[in-house]
Amino acid sequence: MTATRIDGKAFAATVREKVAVHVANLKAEHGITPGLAVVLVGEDPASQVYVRSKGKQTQEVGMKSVEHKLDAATSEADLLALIDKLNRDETIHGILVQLPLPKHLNEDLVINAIDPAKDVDGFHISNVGLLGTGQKSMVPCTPLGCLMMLRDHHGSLSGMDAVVIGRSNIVGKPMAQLLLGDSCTVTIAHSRTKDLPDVVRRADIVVAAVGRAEMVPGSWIKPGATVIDVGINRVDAGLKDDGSPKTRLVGDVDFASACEIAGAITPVPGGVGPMTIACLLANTLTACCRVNGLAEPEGLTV
Ligand SMILES: NC(=O)C1=CN([C@@H]2O[C@H](COP(=O)(O)OP(=O)(O)OC[C@H]3O[C@@H](n4cnc5c(N)ncnc54)[C@H](OP(=O)(O)O)[C@@H]3O)[C@@H](O)[C@H]2O)C=CC1
Ligand SMILES: Nc1nc(=O)c2c([nH]1)NC[C@@H]1CN(c3ccc(C(=O)N[C@@H](CCC(=O)O)C(=O)O)cc3)C=[N+]21
Repeated sequence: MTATRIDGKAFAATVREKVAVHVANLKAEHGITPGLAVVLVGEDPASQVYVRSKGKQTQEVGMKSVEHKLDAATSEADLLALIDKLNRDETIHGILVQLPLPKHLNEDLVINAIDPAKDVDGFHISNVGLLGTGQKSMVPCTPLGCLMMLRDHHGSLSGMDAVVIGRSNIVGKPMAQLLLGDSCTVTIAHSRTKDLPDVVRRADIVVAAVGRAEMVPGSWIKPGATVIDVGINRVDAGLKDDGSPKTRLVGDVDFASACEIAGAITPVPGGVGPMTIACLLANTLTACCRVNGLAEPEGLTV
């Protein structure tokens, strides 16, 4: 059997089109332009991959895009002062601070300094608490994108067995909350999980968010299961014609062997990554509508 490919790139394009229509309406009817500020401290390579497409896509849907690139040695006080300024700026509806931050900065402190209404990553403790109690919140972009693809593929997820591999605050835990919210029976696996292959084999839905290249082979997958591969891993791919090293992106799942067993699977690249950015734009629009007391666009959040 060859698994259905869930095309995150194409899905993300439809999400961005919806966002663009709403942004145009906001401008025409209310004279409001949603604005997103991205703060990047230092030069983490994974964050740069993300920032590259983001600024361009923000402008393509008609929103204002602002980037603040700070030196790796920026003090906590200076970073907090910038966040305070963005919190007060009425032209900015979404604030994203790229993670990870350099070691000398306290991530929890910085994230919790963002106005929760502008926290388009959904990482502020008040948004985490709202999501965990089933209240309206800002939902983290990567898990939101994964949920949209799962709902699109399956319709209802009610009663399905879901395994999330990874328990980070930015992917694994919020993903598990969303699946629970959709009435899946959820297992969260991590580096101390015993018999991970057996745990994964029980799942109708597998979400892999580990950060280990091609760790999950097809032999772990229950036949017909849906596999969502969050991992973004850059691996060696030989040499270019000029002799310089070549790299390519792979997920946490061994795509070739998983394709033989799974019912459906997201590729890397072209799966979860593009959906994450599309959901960031959707969250910025949602935040802008909420702060202005306007109706929220349908189908762009949970
Ligand atoms: N496509 C996208 O939009 C995004 C992709 N990513 C990618 O997703 C991946 C995960 O990111 P993130 O959640 O931030 O990563 P973290 O490093 O924060 O978390 C990794 C998780 O994987 C678990 N883990 C590590 N080794 C194993 C193992 N051998 N078996 C089982 N579990 C293991 C860890 O367990 P423990 O807690 O016990 O240490 C941890 O919970 C990365 O590749 C990242 O680049 C991230 C964000 C967005
Ligand atoms: N505050 C914060 N929020 C985040 O959401 C966040 C973050 N920090 N730090 C870094 C990680 C990583 N991340 C990615 C998003 C999209 C792609 C993406 O679009 N990937 C393309 C490939 C891009 C390429 O080809 O290089 C794809 O998978 O098709 C990748 C990685 C968000 N993150």
